[in-house]
Amino acid sequence: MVDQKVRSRREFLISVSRLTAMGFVTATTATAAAAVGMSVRQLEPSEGQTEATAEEVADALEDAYGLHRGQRRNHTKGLGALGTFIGNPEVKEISRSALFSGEKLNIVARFSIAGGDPMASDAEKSPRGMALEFRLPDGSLHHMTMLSTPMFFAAVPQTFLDKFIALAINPTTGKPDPAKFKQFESSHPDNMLQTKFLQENNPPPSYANCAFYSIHAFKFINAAGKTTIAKFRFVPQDGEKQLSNAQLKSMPRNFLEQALMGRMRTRAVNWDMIVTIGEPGDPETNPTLLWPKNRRELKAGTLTLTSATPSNLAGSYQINYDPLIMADGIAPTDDPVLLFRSPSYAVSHTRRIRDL
Ligand code: HEM
Repeated sequence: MVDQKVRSRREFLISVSRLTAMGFVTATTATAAAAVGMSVRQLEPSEGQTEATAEEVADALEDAYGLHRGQRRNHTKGLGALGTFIGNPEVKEISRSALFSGEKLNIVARFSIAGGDPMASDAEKSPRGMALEFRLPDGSLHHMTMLSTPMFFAAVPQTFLDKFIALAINPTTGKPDPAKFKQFESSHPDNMLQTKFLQENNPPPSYANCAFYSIHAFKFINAAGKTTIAKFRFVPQDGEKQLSNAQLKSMPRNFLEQALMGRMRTRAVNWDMIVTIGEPGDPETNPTLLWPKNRRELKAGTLTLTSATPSNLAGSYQINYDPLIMADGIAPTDDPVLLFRSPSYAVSHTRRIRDL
């Protein structure tokens, strides 16, 4: 793990300096860095980190949100949905995955709000999640577990752990200590870009009006064994919408679940899957950094969801949406955050399935 962290840190610095040298430090990264009063170089992971473990992360989430037995330790509030996906065979150019055979595949989905509070308000200015389990004809599974922000708040797992340690509930006040969270923010600049995005982009009125991003880059591998680095996102055909601050104040606590279930009563809800192809020098292992906007994109398929079910009834309750469950044709990069998600979800899944 240590070697991997050192390698990804070095890769990050190389990526940034290459991008700078090539003259496109990057509208996205540079503008956002300037907006938070930092240089692109400062948006690297913090110094002096120790190694986070999956158990520590689960414990920290429990300390921040309380222990909710039998429930997910993160993205606790959510609902399940069922539907299908039809991939675009043109994507075979970059991936031999059966996702892009053109056949209709069954999907078990789960929508959620980030954080470990099962009673969270749907008006919270936090990320929304969409997790998809693709069921392939040969019995294999493929997972995509995405957020409504194009970037993450942690370049390394330690930032994730430190955030939830900083949000631990103080037993005397019953609330997190604001000074601790301020200290976390100032010592972890990798968290800045997502924070800024969330300040500037209010939550949607419905999951059906929300785009979801892979955030991580993945290796797409074609039949000839050629690897292409790509990211993907799901864009709602109903259009992306955001609530105003005034609307957020008056929305009922559980409007997201009601809006999706209500919308599906009239007709199915569709998202276009879009794949973005990376170019040499685009950051591959740091999920807090965006790529320049002018990258080639492919329409990779259509997701159609036809029914939504409250969390406690959904088939998705049992599923561990570990993003490293991938069928042949798409594989992980060395992104340390992507690789850490797998053990972290396993610990959370094991605790809830054992009713801990
Ligand atoms: C160090 C990084 C991360 C850690 C430690 C972490 C941890 C967790 C944990 C413990 C869960 C609950 C799993 C379960 O009980 O089944 C979870 C759920 C989830 N995470 Fe992460 N996460 C990380 C990064 C990310 C990123 C980068 C994304 C998006 C690209 C993401 C999206 C989600 C979503 C959508 C869910 C809900 C899945 C479901 O509905 O079951 N997470 N995360």
